[in-house]
Amino acid sequence: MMERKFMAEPYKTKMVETIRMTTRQEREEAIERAGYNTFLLNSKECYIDLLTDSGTNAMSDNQWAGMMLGDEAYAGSVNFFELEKTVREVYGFKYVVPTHQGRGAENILSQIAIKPGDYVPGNMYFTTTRAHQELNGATFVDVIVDAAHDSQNEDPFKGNVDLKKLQDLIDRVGSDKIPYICVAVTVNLAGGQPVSMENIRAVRELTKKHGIKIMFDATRCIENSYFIKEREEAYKDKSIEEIVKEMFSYGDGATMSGKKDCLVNIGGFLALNDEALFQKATQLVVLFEGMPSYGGLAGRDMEAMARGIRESVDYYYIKHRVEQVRYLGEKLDLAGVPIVKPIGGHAVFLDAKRFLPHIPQDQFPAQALAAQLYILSGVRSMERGIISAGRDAKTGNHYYPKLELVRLTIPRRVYSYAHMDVVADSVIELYQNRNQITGLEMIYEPPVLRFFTARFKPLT
Ligand SMILES: Cc1ncc(COP(=O)(O)O)c(C=O)c1O
Ligand SMILES: N[C@@H](Cc1ccc(O)cc1)C(=O)O
Repeated sequence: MMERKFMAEPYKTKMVETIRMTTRQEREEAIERAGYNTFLLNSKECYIDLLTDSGTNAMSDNQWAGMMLGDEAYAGSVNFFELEKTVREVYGFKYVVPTHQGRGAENILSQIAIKPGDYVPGNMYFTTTRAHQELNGATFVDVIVDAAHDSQNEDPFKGNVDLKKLQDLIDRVGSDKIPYICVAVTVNLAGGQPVSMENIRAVRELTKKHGIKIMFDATRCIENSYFIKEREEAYKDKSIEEIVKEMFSYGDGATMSGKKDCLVNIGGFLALNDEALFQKATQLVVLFEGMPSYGGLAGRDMEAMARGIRESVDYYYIKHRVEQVRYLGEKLDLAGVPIVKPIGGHAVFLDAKRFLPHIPQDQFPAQALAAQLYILSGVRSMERGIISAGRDAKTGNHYYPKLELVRLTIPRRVYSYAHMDVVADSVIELYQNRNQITGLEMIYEPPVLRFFTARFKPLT
């Protein structure tokens, strides 16, 4: 087949969902009603919905066919065994506890592995992951490489763990206070940046010496594997499946939000290798999710997830996915719009600090930018900056993250290159008129995970 810079879709359309068009006036009213928070818009008010790549995947005909084979027995569903077999074969973990989504697995892992006073290092925080760690009495410690906090640093593996930071933490608090390190592949909040195999191997060597476990956040592991194939010489001839397997062979377990790289709309799981930990997890799953053989999911959902996992390791699927994201990113970059580089696996991130240098961080530049993009074009994006970072529980002050970003997240197998053109043209137009954008004031702030429901009004 002809090689192209940006691969055309390796699928064709069999069913469509009509998108509703809106007027500027409707959008102005909608965003005001939503308190200038894109999370609070109704989906029917959005033209191109790039809020998230979570649960927004288009399933295949093969997955939908699997849905008809749902075994909805309360216990021992055949679809659970299929999921368990798939996770063992594709990812290589021994034990699988299904959960309703990723945070269900984070909840269980945090409860079984963390004691109050512990420290959990991670390659940058993720909102729900850190919230569960803190809820169980741990302190999260960011051990990602410094490059990750610099939107213009073009290091190919900005998700890597900084081994010195990890060693310093071990020296400072002692390894008995570190139950595990959470290694996210890829790193969502750094811009969808990957971790190299070399780095994962080095983290394994270091943690092994100190008896510290590695728990992956496997959410976007297929995207990570693609980047390893593309950027790490020794892996260029390996298959995606071989790379995923090797990556996870260095770990002790993983939490998975199936809503991303497992190509489903709902679902997740906790995977473990240690039998005793697995036993503890099954004791908790019955309390929070359901029987260990369904964990909050219908049989049909487990079947769709098992099939999605197998589809996701297809080279052409993931090549197209990453190239579609890159197509949008390169268009913006060529027009001079400040974005996080290199372009990540699931999204293009606008650098709001550089887009709107006239708005101070405590007037929420990324939130303001997301609201204005919506008003201009109906494109829904998400703030990933000071509001997402929340407050320091001890001092009550805002965290001031170095990265103040707007995320344009691309759902899998949903939008076309023409949609990407619309998004790029809208962002470029906004960039040309950026001086007219003003900051926001927060008028309602919930105590946890505030970005989901906080409300704002424009500063004039
Ligand atoms: C990196 C990462 N980890 C964990 C989660 C939590 O998963 P879920 O939304 O399925 O609860 C998400 C998304 O929310 C994520 O992006
Ligand atoms: N994990 C999903 C959904 C989500 C969004 C924001 C969050 O802070 C938490 C969850 C995402 O990254 O899009």
